[in-house]
Amino acid sequence: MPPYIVDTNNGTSVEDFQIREKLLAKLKKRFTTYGYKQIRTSTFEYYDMYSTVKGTVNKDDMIKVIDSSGKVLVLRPDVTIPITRMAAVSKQDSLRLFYVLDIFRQSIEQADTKENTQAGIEYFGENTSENNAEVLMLAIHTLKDLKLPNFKIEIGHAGFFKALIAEASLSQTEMDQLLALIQSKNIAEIELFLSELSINNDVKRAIQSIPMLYGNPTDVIRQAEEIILNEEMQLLLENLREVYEVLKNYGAEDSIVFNLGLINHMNYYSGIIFQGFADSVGKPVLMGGRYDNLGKQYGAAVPAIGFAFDVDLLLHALTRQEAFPDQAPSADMIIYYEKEKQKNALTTAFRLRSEGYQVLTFLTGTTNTIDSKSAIHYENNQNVLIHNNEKRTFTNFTELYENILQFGKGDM
Ligand SMILES: N[C@@H](Cc1c[nH]c[nH+]1)C(=O)O
Repeated sequence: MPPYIVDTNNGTSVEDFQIREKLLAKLKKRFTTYGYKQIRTSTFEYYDMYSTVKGTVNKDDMIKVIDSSGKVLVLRPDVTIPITRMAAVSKQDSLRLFYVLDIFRQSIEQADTKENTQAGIEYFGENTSENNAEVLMLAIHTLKDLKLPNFKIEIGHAGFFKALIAEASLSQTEMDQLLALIQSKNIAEIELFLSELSINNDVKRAIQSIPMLYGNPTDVIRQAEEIILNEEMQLLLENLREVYEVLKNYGAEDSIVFNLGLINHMNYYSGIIFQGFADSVGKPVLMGGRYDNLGKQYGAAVPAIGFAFDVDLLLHALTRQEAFPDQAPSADMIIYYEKEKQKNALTTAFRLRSEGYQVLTFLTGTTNTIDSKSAIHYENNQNVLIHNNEKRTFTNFTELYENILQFGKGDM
């Protein structure tokens, strides 16, 4: 029998879902503290939105669907693009938006991964070092919340490399080849590749040193100054230095490294770009950058910067490192009751649930494997509340609730 559900995601068990929800709650809470508001975009989008603009998702990677009128749609392959279109159409600036949405892409390298959840933010605002640093700080703050040991944000610049390459006047194919070599930091191959091109030696030397421009920001800036070939490169390096200065004022310098060989797969980026890495995951758990020109393709210049976490990778990192904290018991309270006390027990359950407690009820004697922080027993001759091995008897709901609140001052 053919499979009817294409389940490309691992981690679809009930337990995994609970961990995932907790992770998402943390991310959302942090995004909110920086002034972001949640939105969603449509799952189905017109193929034209992607096929007619430059610098979007690779056409072959999109998953296409035909609607009943024969129009070609795609399943949302990216969130930044539709949100930018919305911002461009509404001509709003200073917008801070966040999302938790699935994106659908299929590449040859990862044919069996089609569906991925992203938790991301987009900030429509001017290209200033303060704005850029604030967004980077949000990424760092969120990673700190998750207590992922040894995480790092690598910061680069989409324009720095372009400004350098512009000196070499390469064909598109040569450019793509070179980008791939730089991305894999394949120094010997880069040398070989460049030796076959007729370009000036200073340019060659500069391109060759790009993969080495990695590490402590101050050192990288110093080394990068030595290969500057034009004003544009000088200016962009200065921008990066300024962002670093603001990040230092946040006290975040330990979480960042500079990587001027950094290349992000989306080519709408126009300025600072970055990726987040955690121990034990080979791929970046977050990617982002500034994309000031994307809005123009939808009718309005809306400078913007943003990033997205790959939620599935984050979960993988958290479970691999057992870094996911507070795996709480499955319920706050369990009420066990004798049949004669069913009415008391069930009304108590109703009132406690109305107060927001997570409550389960069982007839006394029922086998139960679920943990809880406290237990309430409605026995024939008495009612007992048990919390951390401490017992309190009670006669009515008011008394019970007072005891719960007292215990609650401790840890409930
Ligand atoms: N949409 C980008 C991430 C991003 C959000 N904002 C800017 N960049 C991606 O899928 O990699």
